Amino acid sequence: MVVSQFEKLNTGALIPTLGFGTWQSKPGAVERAVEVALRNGYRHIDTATAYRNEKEVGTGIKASGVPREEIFLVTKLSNTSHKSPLEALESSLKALDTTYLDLWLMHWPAPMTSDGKADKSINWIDTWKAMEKVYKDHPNKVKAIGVSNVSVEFFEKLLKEATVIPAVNQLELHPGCVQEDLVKYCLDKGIVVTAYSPLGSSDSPLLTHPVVDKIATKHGATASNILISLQANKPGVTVLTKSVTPERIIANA
Ligand SMILES: NC(=O)C1=CN([C@@H]2O[C@H](COP(=O)(O)OP(=O)(O)OC[C@H]3O[C@@H](n4cnc5c(N)ncnc54)[C@H](OP(=O)(O)O)[C@@H]3O)[C@@H](O)[C@H]2O)C=CC1
Ligand SMILES: O=C[C@H](O)[C@@H](O)[C@@H](O)[C@H](O)C(=O)O
Repeated sequence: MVVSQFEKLNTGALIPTLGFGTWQSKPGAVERAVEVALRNGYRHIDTATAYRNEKEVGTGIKASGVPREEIFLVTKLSNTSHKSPLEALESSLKALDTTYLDLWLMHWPAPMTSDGKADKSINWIDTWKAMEKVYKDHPNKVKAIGVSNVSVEFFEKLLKEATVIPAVNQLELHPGCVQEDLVKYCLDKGIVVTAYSPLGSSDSPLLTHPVVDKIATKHGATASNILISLQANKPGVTVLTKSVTPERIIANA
């Protein structure tokens, strides 16, 4: 079964609504997780340089046997690479063992130094301009560019200077973090939203919330399906679910 529900990006490309997350999925486990996800219908894979697992995600993609062109692959520019985006992109492509990304995101509008401090010597809007240049110069390497963790206030600044409107804003969305104004703002501008941490992130705290449990019982569904569907069924929104446990990966889809 291929899970086939999509949103259309401002580039015209389709992004599968259901995405598979890999934050905190360790080398040794993430290969199998990505393979299981792809073998069970997921066609959208999300990683990041900061997750330190791009190589293993690439291995999982190969192991699945699913052709690269059937997969929507996303990775992210790390906070410590704002000064050298092209170099960072090349490094991600090499690690993932692919010639192109379907979507390349700025992970946070927050340049940092390698010792974890804010890097005041560069403005994230200039990083965006550098990503725009990479996208325009290398259309064969990057099919779309976007952002993550960008607020309305930050968008107002970005859109005054951008020549490419971000295709996606990836942000935290679940019943404990609804961000309705930001979602509406993005959708009004034609920017697709990708919801992250739909179960409340690490250790999935929302799965045991009594209201979620009540809704799940009423509909004869699981709590995870309720929480993932809550995001997936919003127009203009896609959702990332993460697990390294095969049964959960399959059930979540
Ligand atoms: N752009 C950004 O800044 C961010 C992006 N993201 C992306 O979004 C993805 C999803 O968000 P994430 O924060 O990982 O959190 P999620 O809300 O997806 O929750 C993941 C947790 O839920 C557990 N889990 C998953 N499915 C089930 C299930 N059916 N039953 C019980 N437990 C379950 C997982 O355990 P286990 O794996 O052990 O099965 C893990 O502990 C990330 O992996 C990443 O790709 C996330 C955070 C920030
Ligand atoms: O994508 C995942 C998240 O952005 C994660 O990388 C951050 O939340 C990080 O743990 C932090 O402390 O800033």
